Amino acid sequence: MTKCVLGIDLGTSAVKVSAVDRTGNIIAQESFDYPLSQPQSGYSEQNPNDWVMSTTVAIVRLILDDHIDPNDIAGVSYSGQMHGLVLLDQDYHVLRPAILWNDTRTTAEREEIERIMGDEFVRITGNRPLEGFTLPKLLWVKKHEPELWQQTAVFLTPKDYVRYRMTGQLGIDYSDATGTTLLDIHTNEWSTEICDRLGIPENILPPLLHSDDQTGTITAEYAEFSGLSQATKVFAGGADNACGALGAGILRPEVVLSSIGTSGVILKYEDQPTDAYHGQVQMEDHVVNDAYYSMGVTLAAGYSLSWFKKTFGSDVTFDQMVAGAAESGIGAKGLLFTPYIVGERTPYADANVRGSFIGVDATQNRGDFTRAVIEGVTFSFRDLLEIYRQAGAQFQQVVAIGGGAKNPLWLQIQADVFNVPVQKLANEQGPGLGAAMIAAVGLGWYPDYQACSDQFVHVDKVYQPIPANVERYNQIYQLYHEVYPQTKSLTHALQALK
Ligand SMILES: Nc1ncnc2c1ncn2[C@@H]1O[C@H](COP(=O)(O)OP(=O)(O)O)[C@@H](O)[C@H]1O
Ligand SMILES: O=C(CO)[C@@H](O)[C@H](O)COP(=O)(O)O
Repeated sequence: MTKCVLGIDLGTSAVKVSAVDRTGNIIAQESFDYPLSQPQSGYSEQNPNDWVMSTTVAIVRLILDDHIDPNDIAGVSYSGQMHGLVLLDQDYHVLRPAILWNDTRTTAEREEIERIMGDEFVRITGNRPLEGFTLPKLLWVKKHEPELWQQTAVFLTPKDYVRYRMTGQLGIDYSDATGTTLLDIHTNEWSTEICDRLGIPENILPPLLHSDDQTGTITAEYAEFSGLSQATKVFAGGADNACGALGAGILRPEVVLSSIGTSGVILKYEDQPTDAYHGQVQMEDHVVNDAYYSMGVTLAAGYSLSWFKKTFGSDVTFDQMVAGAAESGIGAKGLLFTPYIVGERTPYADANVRGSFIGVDATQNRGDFTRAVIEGVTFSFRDLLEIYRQAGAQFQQVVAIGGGAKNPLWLQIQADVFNVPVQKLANEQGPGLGAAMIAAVGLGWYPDYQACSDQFVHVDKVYQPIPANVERYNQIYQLYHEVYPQTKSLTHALQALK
């Protein structure tokens, strides 16, 4: 009879559901993949029903295969991929595939927001308008699919849709609401000014929730479908990066988060929204009430490696492929990769740039290319860290999470490229653990997130920078930094010729 909570991490590649006991031990874990659809270059969509089905399969497996008693599941909460647009009609049926955070079809809408609102938009939301956010996606549907727009009763972000299907209640938490760029980050209310000036009807905005607000219990229908108990309490949850930060114990500004999921993120806790970074990074509400975070985002971090594996290494596992990279050496025998394979967000807000391999040589093999991909993604993280360093931030530690943090080689490369010690957590399920912590605090198991973090979050190992490697990577990083300005117009022209 071990009471537990479920942390549901709705990622871009898969959903991972973790059953966590009161002391923070993960007692069981299940995951289930779903596809990403790219009907055109720059488009990125998923079927919201796939999220619900996959989440349900993972929960059923926890109950049937891992023998978690549904009556012991005291609470459930969520971590979700951010910014994705789910449109619902008046019967709350899904109107079209969800348009995801890494979909860059909305350059014209981004420009329209800039033209109409100028700096006022940054002042209200804390963010420059970027293709990936929810607001430009709404404007795109309004312009390109007017018949669906007419039928839209409400929109949700991804994890809010899964929660709606489990509880029958609509809502969005503040950390995902800032990610829509329709929220005034200073008042934490939907911005009437943005809605009025850009023609978004306020009645399609979902109700706002705190992450640890209880949003009902499991419906009878979903209980029958999944095996969960109707008595299980459901808490709102938060954006995956906010939950990842919570699950990694990022509750103060001196420790920075590095997350290698499908996207890549360097994230810093902020007490207040700040313009210290001149709009170069995103500013978001944390899942912790009255706290904030800033982050820079590499669009294709783990995605660069999974694209490379799918295209050139479908015969090997991730571990086998990364073993090839270990046999290469620092600098991948003169090969440099830039990870702009779906465009980029930070530091270059450029939907049309594309990636490159520079320095291809007949002596290189697949291991060298894998190494170049891993190093290139890590250099893009270094670009993000440099934004913070230029604003005067100094970090004693980087905490690494995400699928990419499973690998010791990549963790050491992070330490060497950043020249900062990199911590690997005892459990690298950052966002899922954060979601479980929200449920634990929501249930009153802990008085606050710090107390919960003290119990739940533990460092497993610290990777120290190796001075000789740091020096070599510093030299290569200088060259990496030249690739964007020197290839930008070439890749733009190639895009136009496609
Ligand atoms: N063994 C591994 N070594 C290195 N990277 C890995 C490994 N397994 C998965 N990955 C990377 O992790 C990424 C998925 O990370 P994850 O945090 O699960 O993402 P998401 O939350 O976006 O679904 C993949 O894109 C892949 O590149
Ligand atoms: O767009 C962002 C953050 O602004 C992404 O970080 C998404 O939140 C997706 O996250 P992962 O699936 O890569 O964890």
